[in-house]
Order: sequence, then C-alpha cells, then structure tokens
Amino acid sequence: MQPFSFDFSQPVAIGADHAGVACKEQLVSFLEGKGLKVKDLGTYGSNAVDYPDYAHPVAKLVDRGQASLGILICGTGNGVAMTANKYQGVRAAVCWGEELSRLARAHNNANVLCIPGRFVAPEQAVAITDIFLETSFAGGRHEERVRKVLHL
Ligand SMILES: O=C(CO)[C@H](O)[C@H](O)[C@H](O)COP(=O)(O)O
Repeated sequence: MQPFSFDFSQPVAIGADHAGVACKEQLVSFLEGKGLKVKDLGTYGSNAVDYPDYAHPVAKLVDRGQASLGILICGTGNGVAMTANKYQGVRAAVCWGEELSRLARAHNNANVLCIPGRFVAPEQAVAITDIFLETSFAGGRHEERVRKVLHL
C-alpha cells in the first residue's frame, strides 16, 4: 500500500539549477518557517550548472525513503522531472499552478514537485508548494492507475 501523505519526520529534499536558485531560496525559507527539516542540495549561486547534477541527488533521497518528498526547480521544470522520473520510487510532476499541484498529489500521488522557475514567480512557487505539502493522495480509482505506472 503506498503512503497517502508525507512522512515529515524525514527532511524535504530540494535542489535547483541556476534558473531555479532564486525560487529555491524562497522555498527553503518558507519550508523552514513551517517547521520542516530541509536538505538543500544546491545549487547555491548564479553560475550556470547542469540540472541533472541536482535532480539525481534529490530523487535518490526520495527513492530510498530518506526524504519525505522532493522539490526541484529548473527553467522549465522538464529537465529535472525527466531526470527524477528515472527512479522507480519517484513520481515527479511539473506544476506551474495551484490546481495542478493539488491534482498531482490527489490523483498521481506525486512525491517530487518540479517547478518551472523561469515561468513562475517565487510567491507563486510558495503557493504551489504549500498545496503540494498539504494535499493527500485520494486513492480509490487512482490507486490502481498509479500502481500501473510502474509496470513496464
Ligand atoms: O529548463 C531547463 C530544461 O529543462 C533547464 O532546467 C535549464 O534551466 C535550462 O536549460 C538552462 O538554460 P540556460 O540557457 O543554460 O540558462
């Protein structure tokens, strides 16, 4: 049985490339303000970097159950989502609005939130993240569908 909500005894793992670093800083403050443990895996500056170098470490922690969930930010959200979804235990979803974020949790039981940092303002990223944290998987008809995602 897959968990329906996050185990916040584990840290939230977060990572970004140079296109998402400003957004990441805002999200780290927001998460810590909520009293959550945060594992910030970089990047930490504006120098250009390669998004897989940040997406892999975040996805690995989620896959191994060493993070409650993951948050990844790059320019479009697509590169980090493609990378994170290579891991069997990861369900990464690109969300650029609050309703997408709610549905990624309720219908897909997403455990990695991918935000397009060049298309979403930091305040909007906070709202998207808050909904992702607070929404539980709805189960029911969605449970078998999510299970089938793993069938190659
Ligand atoms: O948006 C992206 C593709 O998924 C990446 O995250 C990068 O942010 C983007 O490719 C970076 O582009 P840049 O022109 O090298 O700054």
